[in-house]
Amino acid sequence: MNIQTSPTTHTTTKKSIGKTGVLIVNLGTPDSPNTPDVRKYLREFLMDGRVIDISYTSRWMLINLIIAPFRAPKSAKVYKELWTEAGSPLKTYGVAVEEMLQKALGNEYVVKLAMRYQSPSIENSLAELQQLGLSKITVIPFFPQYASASTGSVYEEVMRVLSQWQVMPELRFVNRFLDHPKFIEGFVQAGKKYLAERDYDHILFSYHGLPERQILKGDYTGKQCKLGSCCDTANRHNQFCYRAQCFETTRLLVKELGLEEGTYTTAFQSRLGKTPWIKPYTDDIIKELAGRGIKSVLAFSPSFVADCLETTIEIGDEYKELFEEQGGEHWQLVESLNDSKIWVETLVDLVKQEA
Ligand SMILES: C=CC1=C(C)c2cc3[nH]c(cc4nc(cc5[nH]c(cc1n2)c(C)c5CCC(=O)O)C(CCC(=O)O)=C4C)c(C)c3C=C
Ligand SMILES: [Fe+2]
Ligand SMILES: [Fe+2]
Repeated sequence: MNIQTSPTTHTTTKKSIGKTGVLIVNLGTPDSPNTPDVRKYLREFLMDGRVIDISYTSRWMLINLIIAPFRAPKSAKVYKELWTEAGSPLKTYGVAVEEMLQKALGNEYVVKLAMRYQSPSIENSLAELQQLGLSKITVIPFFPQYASASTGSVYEEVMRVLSQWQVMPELRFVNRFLDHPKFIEGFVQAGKKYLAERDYDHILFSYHGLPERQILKGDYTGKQCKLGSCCDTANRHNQFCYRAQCFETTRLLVKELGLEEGTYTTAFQSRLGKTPWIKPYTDDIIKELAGRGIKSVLAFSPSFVADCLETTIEIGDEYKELFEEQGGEHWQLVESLNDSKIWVETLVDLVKQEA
């Protein structure tokens, strides 16, 4: 393993021993928007058996015969639209939050950013923490709702790396934080800015989707989740059902925003492949809303804590275009938490929660 050290790398000193490491982890993004880097990213991401949960051989064929040759160039085009001078927003917000959180937590903590796919890798960021002789490590996957494809995959990679360490420090994983009041307040504050500017006919809460079978596989009793109204209310039986967690996130946001029944919808975006994904699908809902004469929509994306391809391009551009094609007039995306103060405060609480 080749560990790259940067000038800001902490080194083991008497002062670092006994501190707590905080590993913040987001999904990952290509190193550049060029096709070879996008292909490399998609290969690593989609070869993860928690993301595409089919047999290794079928996954390998899908990635190498379809995704790498055909999807990668298409995705690269969209990544070029997303890219800023500073790079991919997912990564630049991650770097900003890493620095802000370090400042907010102070000297007793060492904060490191990692990406589940591509760079900085979990392996390299953990190796930097290992050298410090820390007492504890807290891992915070940047996914508000638990899913095997996101949070579960981060856990698996962290455990794989740590299993090779001689000394394993005390370890804590933050499993989900959709109901943290500051996380909710962050989206409420962002949304209220737009609601103060004008009236909206409808509010849409669009979450990243998942193949239905991934939800059903997580229901060990085989009896709880029917992917229908059973996900509408959160309870101890469906605490790990991603669909139920998304409806719960909507319920908490709706309460704080003071929205009335019938003025909002929860939906799921980013479908890939031909198998059924969790419903309702965001594009179907947009067509239905426009068909009902809805002219203006405010769209939240509360499964992402940083703006990325799925928010800026998919919701901000592609769904806007679809809505307007169907007769809609005004479409507005609410920005994600990004590098906001309230998001850093949320993270401080999540780190200190154990005390
Ligand atoms: C089977 C495919 C996919 C599953 C399952 C999946 C789950 C999942 N993803 C996120 C968060 C993000 N996904 C992003 C991009 C993205 N996702 C998939 C596929 C699956 N995701 C693809 C193919 C892509 C790449 C984009 C494309 O080519 O269309 C991103 C954005 C990354 C960026 O660089 O901006 C995020 C974030 C979650 C939280 C999740 C499970 C709940
Ligand atoms: Fe995704
Ligand atoms: Fe469910």
